[in-house]
Amino acid sequence: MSKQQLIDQGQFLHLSRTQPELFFQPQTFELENGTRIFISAPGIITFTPPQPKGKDIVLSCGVHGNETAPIEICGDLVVALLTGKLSASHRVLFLFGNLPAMDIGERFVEENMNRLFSGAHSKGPGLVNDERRRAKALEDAIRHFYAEGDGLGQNYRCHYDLHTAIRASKNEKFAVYPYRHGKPWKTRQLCFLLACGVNTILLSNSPTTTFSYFSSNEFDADAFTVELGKVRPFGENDMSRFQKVRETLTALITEPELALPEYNEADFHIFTINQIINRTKEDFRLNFDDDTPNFTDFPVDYVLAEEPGAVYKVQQQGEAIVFPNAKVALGQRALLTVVPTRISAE
Ligand SMILES: O=C(O)CCC(=O)N[C@@H](CCC(=O)O)C(=O)O
Ligand SMILES: [Zn+2]
Repeated sequence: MSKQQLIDQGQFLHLSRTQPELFFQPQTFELENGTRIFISAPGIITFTPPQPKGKDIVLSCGVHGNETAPIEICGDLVVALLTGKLSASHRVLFLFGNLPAMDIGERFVEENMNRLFSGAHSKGPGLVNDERRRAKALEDAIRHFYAEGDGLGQNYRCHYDLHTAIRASKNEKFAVYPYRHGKPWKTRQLCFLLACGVNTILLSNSPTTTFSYFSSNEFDADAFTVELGKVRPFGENDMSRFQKVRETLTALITEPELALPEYNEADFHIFTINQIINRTKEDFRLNFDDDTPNFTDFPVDYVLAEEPGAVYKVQQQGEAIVFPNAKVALGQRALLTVVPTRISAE
């Protein structure tokens, strides 16, 4: 593969998956439109326009290997940028998270990568598997990207970590807003998400080891975990359901300034997390059907989950379930519950 072939066809994701050795050595080159490309590893590529307009944008996908729609969306954007069909106005870093898990069509190979950020990759047994090493490499890529942006006088950072959910969802597209340690929730960010077709927001109430919390907490980036629909195999996504997010991400990258409508509370469903229920025993059981969609609510005192020594019940009226998964590793989150809330506009 020559650089010219990569530029002509733009198949960075395909090559990263099929011939990763091509990118084991970092490489830089320039496109005809003056955009500088930096590839630091398979699945990690930065676009720097000749005169970046101020935003340092990180788009990540495939942190869970079977969440294919975001991978296809980001793959297409990279093709368009490499082939010159689109020109970036801002610096953009694309991260295709878990390439081996994509190949086997699974959420992960050995360990859930989205529990390994903010240094968790190196805790306990340390960097003992590919997911741990990759989580560290993704962190390093972001650290380097934002530090370089600082040197160029860039003044704004964001990171959208794109996912799809295991279950169907009453609210198809939703985003987790990482814990902000008391800083205000930004309504302009909610307007951006709405333009992507995301009208449901979960406000986190504690630090986590997710990718979006890492960028938010360590780099003050506007960062979100964005759930764009339900997990489907490659090629089986109805891409018409992603039109708004494709258009809005394209505009974010290519337009110097993004025009967004005013914040209107009535456009959103906003929830705050009420309970984080971890699986602590082998014998952990959820007390509702496997096809119960996210955001289904249950009556007060309804038993949501049980394990030896613990019963987890609904505590508040309107409390609903999100991300239930009885098969997570011991000690990890098996269920979130959320309750409706309001935020005041800035
Ligand atoms: O549908 C599910 O059960 C999981 C979908 C998913 O991968 N969600 C993320 C959310 C991360 C966050 O809370 O910010 C995850 O569980 O890693
Ligand atoms: Zn995911």
